[in-house]
Amino acid sequence: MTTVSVDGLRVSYGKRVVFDDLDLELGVGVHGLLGPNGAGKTTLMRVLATVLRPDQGAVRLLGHHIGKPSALRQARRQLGYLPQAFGFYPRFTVREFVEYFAWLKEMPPARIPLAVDRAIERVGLLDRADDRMKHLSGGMLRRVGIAQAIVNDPRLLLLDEPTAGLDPEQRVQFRALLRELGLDAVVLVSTHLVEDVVAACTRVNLVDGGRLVFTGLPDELIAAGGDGDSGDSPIERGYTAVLRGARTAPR
Ligand SMILES: Nc1ncnc2c1ncn2[C@@H]1O[C@H](COP(=O)(O)OP(=O)(O)OP(=O)(O)O)[C@@H](O)[C@H]1O
Repeated sequence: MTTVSVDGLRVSYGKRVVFDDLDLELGVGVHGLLGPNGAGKTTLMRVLATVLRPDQGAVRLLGHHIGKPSALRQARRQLGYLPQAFGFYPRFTVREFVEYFAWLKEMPPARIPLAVDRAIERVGLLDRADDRMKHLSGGMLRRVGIAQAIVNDPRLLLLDEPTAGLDPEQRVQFRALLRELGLDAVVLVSTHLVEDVVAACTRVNLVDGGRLVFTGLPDELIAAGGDGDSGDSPIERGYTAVLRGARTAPR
């Protein structure tokens, strides 16, 4: 079932048009979002997270047309978003920070304490729950960011480069968490690590120059590559081949 659909999306920053007529459909599962620097991944995430208003196009999230204020509020309650960079009050503890987001997402107050501890546990930081944010390492901060995104058991989870800064052990654990979350939610994960896609994604989308140039199974992206394509792994070669094809094809 399609739970996120984007139709005729146009987004620009001043004169810079990032997307012009983009269509995208996502169902339950983990969807990788790949693309070179500047391709528009963060821009797309921000539109789906309802923090950036598109110039044109219909965005439907979990059955809600987000053009209407009441639908927007409904959608936001069921949304989790890890931005590429997020600010925080340095004196907040990990628990206070995640709790704060639970309140912002209008969770029922009685559910909050348990949900906060469970989210912190899922990112492996329960032993640091009472530490202040300013005392955490970069990778730990990223994990707290993931915890705030999942605290409300979102039906739509948007993670912008969640594995950036995670050590290999944490990355492996995080991929397992992603697979678990993708069983009953729509999860969109932008990453530059194509191994993340192979290990954790049910589908993959590749954007380039504001266009969706590939959507399919990770195996299909792998199959697009050949020995002559550059890359250190089969999926990197597929990635390179698709980009090359998209850039040489007439628009
Ligand atoms: N606030 C902004 N004002 C003007 N231009 C912007 C702004 N944010 C992004 N852009 C431009 O929009 C385009 C898409 O940027 P975006 O951050 O969405 O790309 P990305 O795929 O996430 O890149 P990266 O992989 O480097 O994170 C780029 O050309 C970028 O320079």
